[in-house]
Amino acid sequence: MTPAARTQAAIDLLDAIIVAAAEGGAAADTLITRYFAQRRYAGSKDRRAVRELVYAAVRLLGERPASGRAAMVALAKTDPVIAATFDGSTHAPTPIDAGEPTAAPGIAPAWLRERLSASGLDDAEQVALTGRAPLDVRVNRLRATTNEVASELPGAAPITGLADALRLTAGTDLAPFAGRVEVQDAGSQSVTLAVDARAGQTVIDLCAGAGGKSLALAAAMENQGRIVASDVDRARLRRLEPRAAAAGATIIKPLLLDAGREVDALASIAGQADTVLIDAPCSGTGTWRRNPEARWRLTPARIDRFVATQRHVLALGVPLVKPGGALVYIVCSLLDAEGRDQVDAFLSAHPGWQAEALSLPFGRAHGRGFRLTPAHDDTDGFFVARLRAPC
Ligand SMILES: C[S@@+](CC[C@H](N)C(=O)[O-])C[C@H]1O[C@@H](n2cnc3c(N)ncnc32)[C@H](O)[C@@H]1O
Repeated sequence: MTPAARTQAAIDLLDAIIVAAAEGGAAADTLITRYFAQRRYAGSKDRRAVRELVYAAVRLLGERPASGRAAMVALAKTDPVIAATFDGSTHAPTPIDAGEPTAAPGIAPAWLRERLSASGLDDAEQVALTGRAPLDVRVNRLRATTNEVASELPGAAPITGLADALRLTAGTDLAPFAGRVEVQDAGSQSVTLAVDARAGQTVIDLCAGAGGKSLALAAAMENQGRIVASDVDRARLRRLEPRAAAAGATIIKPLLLDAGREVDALASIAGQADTVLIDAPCSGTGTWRRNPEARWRLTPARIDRFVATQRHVLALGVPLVKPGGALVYIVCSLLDAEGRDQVDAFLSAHPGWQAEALSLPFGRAHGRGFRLTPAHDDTDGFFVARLRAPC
């Protein structure tokens, strides 16, 4: 592909990403994979270059743009090399007209920026939300030591405070390390420490998804005890099983829940958990570095739905905790409605429960929990709280 054809391909892909973001369709990564599956002529360098163009445009624009072309014209205004590819040659975009519509660069839609500000994030904090994320891994101590893995990976750097974590060079091939390392942001590893999981305990990972945190808990528990990993999403939960097998994490028991009837499936483990982890579904405002297109999908109504679901899963967690046990609430959002305020509402509604002070390798106190941000911690953004049940 010529550089100009790559620009046109990025425009076509951005058109598809814009429609998907507006209509709740597939993620940008999925659309890019599908696009190239139908264009075998594109080599790996073409794919990488087009992907970089697409993500550079997505990162640049806070509001969902009107079209892929308006998005790429905005990017071209920041880079004369890209601007020169609008040359009207075969497979190229037509030349840029001085008066044509151009998307406006920004961090996020104005209404969302207001909510971020109201949640205590200043401009520098907001700018950092759309930066580039490092590649962090967690070494699975059931299979390897951090030193062993580091010795096989030139450029691997330890992460202060996280004994099992390494920060790697972007693009490091991790295929030879299956089962020994898991890609997991240092922030995600850090908030999982709030569970304080110990060998022999019963931990319920209520919103386990594909098990990123369940696997970390199994390693922390030295594969002794019991982890119930539940979720309402069959496809995600199914991905956990091969990962657990590769990791040697035999104490994880997947439990598929029926949305709306979760209580039935959870009844048999009521009152048994030393700790219930609720890594709740959220708007993901803390993960824009990895998923910048998420800004184009959010609406106030969507955030309201997340807040309602978070309240629902918190209520599901309460009867599972044994007297004196704990509930750990995590969201990868920095909006107070999903974090600080959610925990305040929980504590008001549940007399006898108390928030415990946390001391984690990353983050700082926020409300009755702890907050990690890209600007302060160079991790994804998270809110975490540890809530102690009455005895
Ligand atoms: C943030 S993700 C979990 C990520 C996962 N813990 C990890 O570390 O990889 C939130 C999960 O909550 C699940 N979920 C949504 N509603 C739920 C419900 N009512 N009960 C249990 N899980 C639910 C979603 O399917 C999703 O997998």
